[in-house]
Amino acid sequence: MRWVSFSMTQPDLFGEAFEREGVAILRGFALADDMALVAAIKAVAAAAPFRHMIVPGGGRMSVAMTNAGIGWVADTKGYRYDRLDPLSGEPWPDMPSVFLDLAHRAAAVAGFDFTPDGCLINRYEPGAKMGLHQDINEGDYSAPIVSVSLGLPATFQFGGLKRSDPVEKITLHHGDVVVWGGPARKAFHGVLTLRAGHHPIGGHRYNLTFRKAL
Ligand SMILES: O=C(O)CCC(=O)C(=O)O
Ligand SMILES: [Fe+2]
Repeated sequence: MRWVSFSMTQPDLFGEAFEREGVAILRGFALADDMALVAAIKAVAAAAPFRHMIVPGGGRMSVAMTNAGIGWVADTKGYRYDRLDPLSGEPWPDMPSVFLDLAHRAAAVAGFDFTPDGCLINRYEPGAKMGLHQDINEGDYSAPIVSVSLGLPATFQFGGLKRSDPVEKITLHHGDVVVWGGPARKAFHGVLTLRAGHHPIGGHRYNLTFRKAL
């Protein structure tokens, strides 16, 4: 298998070149579905509200989260995937078809046959951030991560396989999709503190991360 790294637009619309084996930045890939995605996020959140999870160290995450499909959960005991929302004891809402379809198409462009079973929905209000981490709670690392950005722009940091490796910064805009897999699957990544701003969908940023959790 040959790993590609490219962005959909050449030269890059935002003047940022990012070349990494196993990473595809698909600028604007989700734009055609943006309103359907936001409506689906709101439907999921009506059944499983956004909440600030507590991490094992006792801290409260600044990013508010909910899930569709298999859910990513943090609590004082650790991190895990769970079919049930611990707030309600009920299964997380099903993955909306607009989610599944978008994730499948984006991964295909990047060379993956991907059917996610879980979607973590992150909501960043101004001031929220996500520290450098690896996505390593999943059962299947041959599947990529597909990440969709909606709303306010954010600075995404993408590093290497070691926490101490240098990071590159990429501005992710409304509608951008990032796919990482293969040699980049366990790369450290994070999001810098969201700056306040105005966006038609509201003064926040949503991020959908699709995973093959189990
Ligand atoms: O918000 C983002 O762009 C990344 C989110 C992320 O890394 C995660 O949810 O694991
Ligand atoms: Fe992540």
